[in-house]
Amino acid sequence: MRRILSSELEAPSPAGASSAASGLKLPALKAGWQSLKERLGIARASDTPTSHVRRQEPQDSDQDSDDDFDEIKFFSNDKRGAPAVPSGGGGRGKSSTSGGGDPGLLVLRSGDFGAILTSDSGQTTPKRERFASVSSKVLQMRATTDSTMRGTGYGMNGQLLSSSPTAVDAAGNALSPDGGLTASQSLRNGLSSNRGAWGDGGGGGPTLKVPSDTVPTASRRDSGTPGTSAPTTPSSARRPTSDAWGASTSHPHSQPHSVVARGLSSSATIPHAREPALSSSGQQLLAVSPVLPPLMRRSEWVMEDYDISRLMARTSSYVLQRATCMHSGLPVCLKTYNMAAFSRESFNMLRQEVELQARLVHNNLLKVFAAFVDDGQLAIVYEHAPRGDLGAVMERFTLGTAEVTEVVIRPLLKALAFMHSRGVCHGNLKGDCIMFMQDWRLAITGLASATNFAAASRSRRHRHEGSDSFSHPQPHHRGSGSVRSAGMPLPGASSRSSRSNMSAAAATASLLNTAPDLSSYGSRSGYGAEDGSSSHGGGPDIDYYSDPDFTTKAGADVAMVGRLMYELLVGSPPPIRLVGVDEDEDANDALLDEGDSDESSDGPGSPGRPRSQARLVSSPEELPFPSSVAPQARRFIRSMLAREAFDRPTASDLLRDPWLLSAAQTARRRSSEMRR
Ligand SMILES: Nc1ncnc2c1ncn2[C@@H]1O[C@H](COP(=O)(O)OP(=O)(O)OP(=O)(O)O)[C@@H](O)[C@H]1O
Repeated sequence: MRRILSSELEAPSPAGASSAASGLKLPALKAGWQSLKERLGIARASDTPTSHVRRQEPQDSDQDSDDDFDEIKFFSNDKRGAPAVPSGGGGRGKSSTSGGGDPGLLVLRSGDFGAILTSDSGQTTPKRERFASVSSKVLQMRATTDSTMRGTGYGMNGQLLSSSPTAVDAAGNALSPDGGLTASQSLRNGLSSNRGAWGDGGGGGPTLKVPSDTVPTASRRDSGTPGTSAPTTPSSARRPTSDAWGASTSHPHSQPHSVVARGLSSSATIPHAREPALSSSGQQLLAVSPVLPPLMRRSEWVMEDYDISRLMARTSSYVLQRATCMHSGLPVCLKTYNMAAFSRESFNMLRQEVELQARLVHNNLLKVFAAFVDDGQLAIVYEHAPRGDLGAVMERFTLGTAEVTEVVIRPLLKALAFMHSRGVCHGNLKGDCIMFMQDWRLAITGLASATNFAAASRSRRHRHEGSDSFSHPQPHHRGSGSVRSAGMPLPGASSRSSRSNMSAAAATASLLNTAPDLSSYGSRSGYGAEDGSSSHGGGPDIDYYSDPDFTTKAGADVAMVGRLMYELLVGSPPPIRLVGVDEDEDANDALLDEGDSDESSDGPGSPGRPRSQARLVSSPEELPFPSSVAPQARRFIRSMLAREAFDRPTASDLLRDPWLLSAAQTARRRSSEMRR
């Protein structure tokens, strides 16, 4: 894996030492971490910084300016790239009231710092906060195109939300102190119907909270003030702005929430799948999420719509950048590939991967908002995960059993149960595929190695019906763009060398015009989730487990969860070789053999020893655990690490495990006790 060039989290500061005792290595993140612990019911009263205390402080410090989603913030609180003083000068004072004498109006500009907090007296207090790269263009665009937005904010999906009257937004409108909404408010604003699109409704995350990085409640000037002129971006010149935000249902790619299917989207929501030809302007929408935030909806998708703020990773085939969607102001991750470097085969596989990830909609799966081609580049727009991946979190926090089960394992199992119910196996569940959102919602990604048995199942049904379209499963390709649809024929490949001799435009046109019609194995029959007929989370009523290949791969996913849980609680990987999981079994054996020859007498696979020194155990019953791991947790882990995939419980079984259920109940009870 390529390490991120710029970590998504801040570097530890010297002050971190004082927090070590509470398991926190980074005091700047303490607020967010404490919020999480409070939710889990494991925070001590003494180390829980309550939001009302913070709001009473007229000035903030570095510590409390960080990611506390109990506060209203306008945008990502990422300060790493932030200058000490906002560009243009002004610092805290810059984001101050203005706007024609309206004392409640705060005008923000790109690079501004500030967030509006309200003390109990109702006075607004600018906080030091960076407004990432939201440019004034975005803010102005909103002001111009939605004059009805007063009194509203934006929810997780860019949904317009009302607010409770304990804080004010930039225009002086009331917001709740924690950015959250009451149930009635969210219902009024359609949030509940939107949640219906989260597949099985799983996750159960705090969806009524509005994470700070997805709250672009940008300030607006009143219509008619100098700052309200229409945006002057090149793309805006091509698109009508008058109805860009308001009349979304009439938009070509907008869908009323009521028609958004649970789980996989309807193929009807992906009109591009039947539009293989490149548009005259060289753009094409390849995939769009059925839960695309309304503010992101538009008919043209171009690179110019993204304000790039940071390079996150660069490989020989793609560049990953953090960016801001200029339409919505929402932070995203943009992965761009050079189309000229694609073979037809790799392009088609990447396209399948993107289609799959866009259609698999679940609270614990990272959203692919859209994928499009523009100017010889294929761009995939991902939901941005501000807390980075599990590795980054582990580097900074010590996770106890409650955090491991509630923050990592349960959401992971929910995501897997959902995917498996749709016939999709992840295939590469590792720490760098496990991302965390601002509110600690887990979201898995990395479907490049996924296998889609739904497509195979459909092919088989066709074959039984007399179709000759079935072909045997193809070899499993790893790496980006290698999603395999089991039993689905791969399109013919063209050589990379011939591709590289073509111009980008010609290559793009060629690839798009010869791509398979993906709608033919889309959700209706292939994924089968849209009818909601399944007893499991609205998924298809297909017994994928009758396919031994599926059982093996789903079992491998479960084993990866077991391995991860062991590693999180014990500190080293379990010294056991897992059938169907360890890719390079010879290499793995060699590694473990090395450990076997270790003369140390610590006993087999002593916990805490590096894997290269661990002795291989032959059965999960022999796995060593430190005394800190409860017997029930050991049993739970061992069940996932059964040697044979067929002996492992399914993700759904594990979610019903009495120990996991009681752990959740305990967390909930403690959490509510603490909040009282
Ligand atoms: N949507 C995102 N939000 C925040 N960080 C991300 C996001 N996507 C990726 N990252 C970070 O960037 C790193 C590199 O991303 P990349 O997609 O190249 O990861 P990878 O897991 O190595 O890729 P691959 O899918 O090829 O295995 C990730 O490990 C993760 O920390």
